[in-house]
Amino acid sequence: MWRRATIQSSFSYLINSSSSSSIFKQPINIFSHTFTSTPIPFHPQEMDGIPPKHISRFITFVLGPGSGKGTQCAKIVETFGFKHLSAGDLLRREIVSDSKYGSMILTTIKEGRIVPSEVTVKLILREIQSSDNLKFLIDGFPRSEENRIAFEQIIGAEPNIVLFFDCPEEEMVKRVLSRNQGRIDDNIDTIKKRLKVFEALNRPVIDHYATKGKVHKINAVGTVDQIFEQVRPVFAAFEHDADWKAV
Ligand SMILES: Nc1ncnc2c1ncn2[C@@H]1O[C@H](COP(=O)(O)OP(=O)(O)OP(=O)(O)O)[C@@H](O)[C@H]1O
Ligand SMILES: O=c1ccn([C@@H]2O[C@H](COP(=O)(O)O)[C@@H](O)[C@H]2O)c(=O)[nH]1
Ligand SMILES: [Mg+2]
Repeated sequence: MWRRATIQSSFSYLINSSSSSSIFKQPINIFSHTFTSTPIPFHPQEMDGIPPKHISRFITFVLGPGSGKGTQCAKIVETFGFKHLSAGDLLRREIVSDSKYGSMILTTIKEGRIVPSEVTVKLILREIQSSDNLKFLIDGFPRSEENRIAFEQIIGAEPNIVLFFDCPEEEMVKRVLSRNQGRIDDNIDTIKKRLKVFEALNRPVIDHYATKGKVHKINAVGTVDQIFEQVRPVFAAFEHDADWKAV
């Protein structure tokens, strides 16, 4: 039954000009939690340069900090042809490109907090709209209920599925500390903060989608290939679906 629901994903607020103008009249400002930075009102008209596409997308959220989800996303891309969008990578790209939010993003990541939704959603939306691919892995987002609501409001759709990589804290810490990619947040102090933020803000997002039957929980302990063998059937289930092929 949920297969039918998955193909209804559309960017209706962007597609339907009358509904888009009504939702976009006011800046969206729903950001108040203490873990997030200072709210920055989001003016959706900033998206004007991005042409809407009148087509359905298949959206997968991929969650679980330091669990190896980026590694698994690479395998999903290779096997199932998705476009991989890591929210963390998009934010880090803003830092190095010296964007107006660069220093705020750097500080936020260093402290393991969450960048305001309007910044992250805008970056993700830009990537989605400019991609020819229609199947997306959105990795590391939404990090909070605010993120989730902002995404759903602006995109006008829920994700089709959510992959949650469930990794014990000890294993996550071990993996992140040996990652050696020079990330500013790969240190024990920031990792502890990220874990706290995960439990306080990200866990409710997983719970929300679990009540909707959208969450596929993956045991993130094991080799990369062993873990992928749990992931494969989640997507393989769609391969015989004509609508999935059309996406
Ligand atoms: N199954 C695994 N076993 C051991 N190490 C792994 C496994 N999968 C990934 N790793 C390693 O763990 C580290 C973290 O993996 P990765 O960057 O994919 O995680 P992530 O979930 O994207 O992390 P973050 O949320 O911090 O971006 C990397 O060094 C990666 O090579
Ligand atoms: O939606 C997001 C995604 C990430 N962040 C910030 O970036 C770091 C690193 O994210 P990774 O997914 O581990 O690459 C995260 O701890 C947050 O500080 C964010 O704010 N919002
Ligand atoms: Mg990652």
